[in-house]
Amino acid sequence: MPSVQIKICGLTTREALDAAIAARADYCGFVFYPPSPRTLTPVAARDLADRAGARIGKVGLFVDPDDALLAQGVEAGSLDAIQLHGRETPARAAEVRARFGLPVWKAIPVTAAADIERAAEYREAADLILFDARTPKGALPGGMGLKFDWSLLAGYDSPIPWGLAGGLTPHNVCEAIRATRAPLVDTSSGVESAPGEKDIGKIAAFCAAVRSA
Ligand SMILES: O=C(O)c1ccccc1NCC(=O)[C@H](O)[C@H](O)COP(=O)(O)O
Repeated sequence: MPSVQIKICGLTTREALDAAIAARADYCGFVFYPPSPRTLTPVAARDLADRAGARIGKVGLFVDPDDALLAQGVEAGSLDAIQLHGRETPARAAEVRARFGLPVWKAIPVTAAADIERAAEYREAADLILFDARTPKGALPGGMGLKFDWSLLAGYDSPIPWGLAGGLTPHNVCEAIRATRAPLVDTSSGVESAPGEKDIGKIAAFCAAVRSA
């Protein structure tokens, strides 16, 4: 089985970025969503992106963004991919991909099997589907540490690359990979000591756990 790719989302400090790179994570996530405790200013994003260089893929996370916010994030974060984590339609995802010339990752909130089937609507519009737990109304649409029923993805045959997110931690990520055969795993609050505060030891432990799976 090819190695599982790793994304550490919601990095806000140089220390956390260095830890993700040292642990050989494939991607880091920069959040451009002001209500989030992990949101970055353009200045902070540029600092992290300059430090990262090409040592890790840089994915910008947006929630129903307009083109101006996307342009600002793409430039400041030197992004390699755009993650859409809101209610963006397939048409909007395709438009973003065409306008910015970057791969688009579309997050799909999951509570039931029908949500997994809905991902096929994005097969022409997105480059990767990220299945994440659906969060309660009024809460952030991600980064809440919530899991969904991984058995919904057992035997899943995706038309395009995909990944698993939602409540993954150093302790449960092996079980999640075994249950879903996910080719990519994404974590944020599972490697934090408090909302928005990444824990360097947990980042290393998460990456080690994925490699042992
Ligand atoms: O991290 C945030 O604050 C956030 C805000 C709005 C939309 C998405 C957000 N995060 C998404 C992620 O970090 C991950 O892709 C995913 O949801 C996993 O989060 P977690 O359950 O905390 O591991």
